[in-house]
Amino acid sequence: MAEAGVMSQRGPRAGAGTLAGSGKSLSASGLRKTYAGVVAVDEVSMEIEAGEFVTFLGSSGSGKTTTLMMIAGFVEPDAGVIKVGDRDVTRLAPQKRGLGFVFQQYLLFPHMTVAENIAFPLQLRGLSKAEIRRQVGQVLEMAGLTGYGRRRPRELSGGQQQRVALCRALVYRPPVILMDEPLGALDKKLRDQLQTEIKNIQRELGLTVIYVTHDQEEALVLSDRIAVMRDGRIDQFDTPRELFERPRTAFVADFLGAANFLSGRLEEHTAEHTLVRLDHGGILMARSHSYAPGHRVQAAVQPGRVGLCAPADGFCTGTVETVTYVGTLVRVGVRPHGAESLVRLELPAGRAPVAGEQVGLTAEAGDVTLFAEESG
Ligand SMILES: Nc1ncnc2c1ncn2[C@@H]1O[C@H](COP(=O)(O)OP(=O)(O)OP(=O)(O)O)[C@@H](O)[C@H]1O
Repeated sequence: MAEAGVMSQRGPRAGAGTLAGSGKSLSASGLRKTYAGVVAVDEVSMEIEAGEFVTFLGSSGSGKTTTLMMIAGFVEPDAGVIKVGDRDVTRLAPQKRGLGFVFQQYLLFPHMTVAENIAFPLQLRGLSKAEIRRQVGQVLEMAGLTGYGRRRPRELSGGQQQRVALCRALVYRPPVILMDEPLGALDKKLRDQLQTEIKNIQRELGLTVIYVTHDQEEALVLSDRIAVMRDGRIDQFDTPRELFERPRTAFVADFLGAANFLSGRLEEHTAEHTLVRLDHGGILMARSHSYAPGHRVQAAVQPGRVGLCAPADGFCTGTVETVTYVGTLVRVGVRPHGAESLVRLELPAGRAPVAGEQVGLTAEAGDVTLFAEESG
């Protein structure tokens, strides 16, 4: 049976109403963990609302998994407090926190059928056989797996196994579900499809989800808010839009959208914006900032926010060096005259210039964020 769109093509899900709104808030304050004197997580604090989808995003070793494992109860923090709703769970064993988990490895029991795997957490809780059958049927239907209950995990595709793992986490209605790179082992097409399905289930049931990934695109698709982590700390915890439009550090600007950074010196402030004299020539208008005139700055602007214009009309003039078609988009690299590195643009394919062309570059002041040169 083809997996594509199994859940999205369906009508309202049976029994979704009985599970709806099961999410609870979660808070962490001052979380810290060191391993043999090396700080893995430091000063991590956050308030997550009931029904929110929050992602920890960061590169390898930034402390995402350690933070999630402290919330789960598998790693003991050196300091800090974790609350689920109003309840302090910091010193509780994992199984007493009532949280659900979905990890990259499916961790299904190979000798049990799909239905038995999903029933397992309910059996631990002592539900009657009839009630277990009913609830297992309900989540199987929700995950588009009706008819698969008697199979064993090895008779399923990777995507189906990951759905079973999701069912097993959902079935006992945990107030918060923790997911650590659950789609990391799947190919891109399946990952995209399951992202949509996870998001749909989360929204429909009002679940609180904390999700770990190093893939910024996945984080942007799924999350209400993203905590961008670096060196064990949260650089910024905000909505995807705020992270894009108001990155607080150069690291966030770069991590989210591979920003262009142009160095220069702050020239002057006006009431609404700030003028920057770029090192390679030209004046760029940025949103207003408090740095003093003369201050060295890096101006960050996302590739999708740089436009083309006639050579003399932009904040600088340059030569088109690279033009790469990516579906309906074209990625263009322009080398400003006198500059060492390229400015990257993303344009609709119909507006592609040709290599060698002389162009001007434009950007709205509101899309240009300044950082003091030493930051990031
Ligand atoms: N059990 C452990 N013993 C010693 N050091 C550890 C242990 N677990 C994690 N660390 C260290 O703590 C830091 C944070 O690791 P963590 O696994 O939380 O990062 P991460 O952001 O989840 O990375 P990845 O994406 O690679 O999983 C790393 O420097 C790591 O080497």
